[in-house]
Amino acid sequence: KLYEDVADLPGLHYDFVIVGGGTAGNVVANRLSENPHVSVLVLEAGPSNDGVLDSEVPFLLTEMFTNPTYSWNYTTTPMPGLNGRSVSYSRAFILGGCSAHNGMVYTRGAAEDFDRYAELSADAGWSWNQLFPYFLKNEKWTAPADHHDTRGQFNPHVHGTNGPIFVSLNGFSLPTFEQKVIETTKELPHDFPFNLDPNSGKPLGVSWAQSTIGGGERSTSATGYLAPKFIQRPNLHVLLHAQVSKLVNVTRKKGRPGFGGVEFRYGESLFVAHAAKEIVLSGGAIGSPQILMNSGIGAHAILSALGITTVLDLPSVGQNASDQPFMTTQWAVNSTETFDSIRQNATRFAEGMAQWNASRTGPFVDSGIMTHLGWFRLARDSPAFSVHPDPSSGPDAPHLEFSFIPGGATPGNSMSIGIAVVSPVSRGSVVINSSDPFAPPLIDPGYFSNEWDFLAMRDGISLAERFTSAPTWSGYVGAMTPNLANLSSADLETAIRNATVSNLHMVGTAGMSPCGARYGVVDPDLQVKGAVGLSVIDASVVPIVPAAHTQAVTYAFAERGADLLKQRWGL
Ligand SMILES: Cc1cc2nc3c(=O)[nH]c(=O)nc-3n(C[C@H](O)[C@H](O)[C@H](O)COP(=O)(O)OP(=O)(O)OC[C@H]3O[C@@H](n4cnc5c(N)ncnc54)[C@H](O)[C@@H]3O)c2cc1C
Repeated sequence: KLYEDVADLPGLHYDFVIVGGGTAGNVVANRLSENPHVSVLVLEAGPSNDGVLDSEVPFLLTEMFTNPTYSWNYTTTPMPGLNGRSVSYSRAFILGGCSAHNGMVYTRGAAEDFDRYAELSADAGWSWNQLFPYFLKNEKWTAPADHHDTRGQFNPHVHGTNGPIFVSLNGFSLPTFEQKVIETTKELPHDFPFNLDPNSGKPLGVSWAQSTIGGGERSTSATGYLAPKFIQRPNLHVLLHAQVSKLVNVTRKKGRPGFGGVEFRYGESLFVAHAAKEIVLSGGAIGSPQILMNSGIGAHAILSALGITTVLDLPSVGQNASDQPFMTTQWAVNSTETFDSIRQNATRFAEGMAQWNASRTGPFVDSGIMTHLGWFRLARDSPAFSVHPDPSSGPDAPHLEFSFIPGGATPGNSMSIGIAVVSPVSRGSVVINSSDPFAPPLIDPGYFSNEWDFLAMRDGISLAERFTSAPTWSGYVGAMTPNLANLSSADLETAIRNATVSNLHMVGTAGMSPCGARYGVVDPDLQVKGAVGLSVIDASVVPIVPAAHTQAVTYAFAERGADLLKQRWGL
């Protein structure tokens, strides 16, 4: 049951308390409460997703991104690699977490990313082959909203059909642009080969985009894992507007700390919820390390400087933040068949909205942020490799991601290629800066703190220019805006550092490492090292960012994480 008011909760004693009703938290809540004999409480700081149109309608994604009501409204620390700029660091403040306000892009990463996780954690359970069933368990492959012929646009053999999260191809076509992208894969197949399905474990090449959308609506951990048939379970309670500050009532079992309760703020009052079996932190890559540190779990030096008593000295908490820098290249186009024609025209925008309302068809059924994605490796002789060895997880894993967008960010008709460095070397951190548990932490993604990442981005711009140089774009593509092509090397460097923003895919701030390792935050079973009755299940446990967007990975980690919990408790 969903509770808006703490006063309506029947009590504050449960078997499991899950902190954060986000992408991962709702998966864990659903799977644990499959067993009617266990009781589960989810504490979510944000409001309900129900009836939030900006979240439901895929095309309203820009409105969702910029709506402060559904965001924690974080900003990063100034980053030297970005010419001292701070950038906004969006995190969802709504039931469903980032799955309810993200770009809906559905990508899993390279098989080698997961085999590296298995190696880093010394647990084969995190390898591609063993995690693959969990990707399928999460997914319900669905026909696109326009029911077009999808043959040759994806590989049905690598998709799930029974999971709670809808995944589909775009359901509104911009045929001229789409044909030109596909034509480029034929004209320049060496650089831009076509790949039938990037979610097979081998993502390299150009593929049709897949999104967490079904029937023209966004699919989220809240709409899927807390759907009416699940949320009505009597043993599953979700409390909204409940912001957790820290874990309290420290107990010791054979010297190992455990926590008798989870303190949270509802309105102006503080409450404590109790977990008889286990507390699960699912606050995300920012929220979970923050709660750990507030609770005295972290680097002793940082905690003692803030006057917080160290309960468990775990220096890796909040460190090793691994995230992808992103920038957009843009060209004017000689066409009105772009998303700009809808976004910049109030009449067409209103028509699109009305069509979505009437029939869940038309341009509003898609995010409007890409038709295709491309995943590429740097050239072997790239200058990047002279400053750092190849950081990718293997030869079939990409260094760069391109999103191909029939639209731009300025008035007029444009096309854009979004470029992300998806195998970054740089690492950052999330660290608390106050003894006030509700104060925002310092978020430093560390973009371009290693030169390799900057050089990879620079190569990405050349590669994007090469893409638009294919014959098919002749007469269609006009000037690059801003024109990065003729800049001096110094000016290009300034332009890149000034234009780079976050791809919002942070992981690693509560990273897993082998049992017994003196670094890392959680063991491969996702229990906090050295603690009892406490685990972390969300994106923060993934030790290195996959060469992918991170929601599918988070879902798969959460599905396996829930299984590990159930095994531990014999459920
Ligand atoms: C704007 C944006 C766009 C993105 N686009 C894509 C995309 O297109 N495709 C993709 O694959 N990935 C995308 N991502 C990344 C992806 O969505 C996330 O990596 C993933 O959803 C993280 O899941 P999580 O469970 O770790 O955290 P979240 O989904 O963030 O869940 C954490 C939850 O915990 C709650 N919480 C945090 N702290 C507290 C507290 N103290 N007390 C109570 N509750 C708390 C939060 O409100 C939130 O609901 C995007 C992310 C953002 C922000």
